[in-house]
Amino acid sequence: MSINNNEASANNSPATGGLVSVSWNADHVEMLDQRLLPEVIEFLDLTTAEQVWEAIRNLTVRGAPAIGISAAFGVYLGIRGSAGGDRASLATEVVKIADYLATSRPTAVNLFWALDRMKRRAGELAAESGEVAEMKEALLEEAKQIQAEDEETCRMIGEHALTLFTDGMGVLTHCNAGGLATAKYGTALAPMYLAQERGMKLKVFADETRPVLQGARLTAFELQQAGVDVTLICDNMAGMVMSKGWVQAVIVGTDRVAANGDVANKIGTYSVAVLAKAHGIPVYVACPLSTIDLNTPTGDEIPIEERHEDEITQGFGKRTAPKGVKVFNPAFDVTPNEYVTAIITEKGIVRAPYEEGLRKLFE
Ligand SMILES: CSC[C@@H](O)[C@@H](O)C(=O)COP(=O)(O)O
Repeated sequence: MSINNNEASANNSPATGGLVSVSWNADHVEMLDQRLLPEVIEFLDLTTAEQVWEAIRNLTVRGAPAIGISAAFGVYLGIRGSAGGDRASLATEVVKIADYLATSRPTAVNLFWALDRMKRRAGELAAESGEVAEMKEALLEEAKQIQAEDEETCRMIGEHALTLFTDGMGVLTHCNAGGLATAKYGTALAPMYLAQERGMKLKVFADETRPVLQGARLTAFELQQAGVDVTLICDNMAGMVMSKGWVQAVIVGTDRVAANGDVANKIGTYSVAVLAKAHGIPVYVACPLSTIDLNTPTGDEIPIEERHEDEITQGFGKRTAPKGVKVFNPAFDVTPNEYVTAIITEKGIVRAPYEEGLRKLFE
């Protein structure tokens, strides 16, 4: 992988300070290395499916929609060099690469959604006549389309979410569900950017989000870049900030919503939701339809990724726990639906009973 600082990855949105996490640049994927933020802004050039797999696994790119977009480009990188054969054998190759990329991380359903979409498109294209090279190009277009749609989807989520907020409100968020985690705008942070564009003031509290600090390194960074009023707090300060009356709403993203409205999101979201309920504060979950998994009945069936103990014992290089201590490091937790006030999608706002409301979104 090589490093560059390509200005092609800038856009005009205040969201993320103009940085785009993942984009197609001429003949390769250009990916912002989120592990280095906020200190260093570096882009990696990815040219193989294996590099995309590794980038998803090691959190170079993270956040459910951004993972899906990356994987879609990864499929194209995996098949573009395949020589000979016909359209049907290329479609078989797509399935093989997609199944491989699906092993990179288990929880965010957007990964599987995007890979299924690439497989489906390959199946359609295989049924058509024409050059294999044209089919490859059409698969690249599909990946670009997934990215373009995500931008519009996030903007719509922001529009719906903004109807729940009023000027001067205090809003707490956990992890990073911002522009860096999506094509643009983010999900939970989208209303903050739209509010900013319209001169409406929100006071955002960003949990730092142990152990990988997505809240401190990414959310605080991108909101600050955009000029949004953001205050960083440690995760264990959320209750205190709520008890002071400074928070009128919690809004978070999610990696997977089960059919009954249970929500998997970054570890610590469940604690925030319980605290919010104790203080009578609504908890909003913002996500695209691609994060809703009607095939997973409840949160109990959502696979929860467990990550390496080093993230806790020596995160960012410094040892902060004794060698050999037992460690439990789940990357996500499940917030039961009774703690979720509403789920905000591009198609509108869904409230309990979720089973019915979520199903209707897909009709
Ligand atoms: C719009 S992103 C929603 C979620 O993916 C986000 O809140 C989250 O938990 C990300 O976890 P991460 O481990 O950083 O990929």
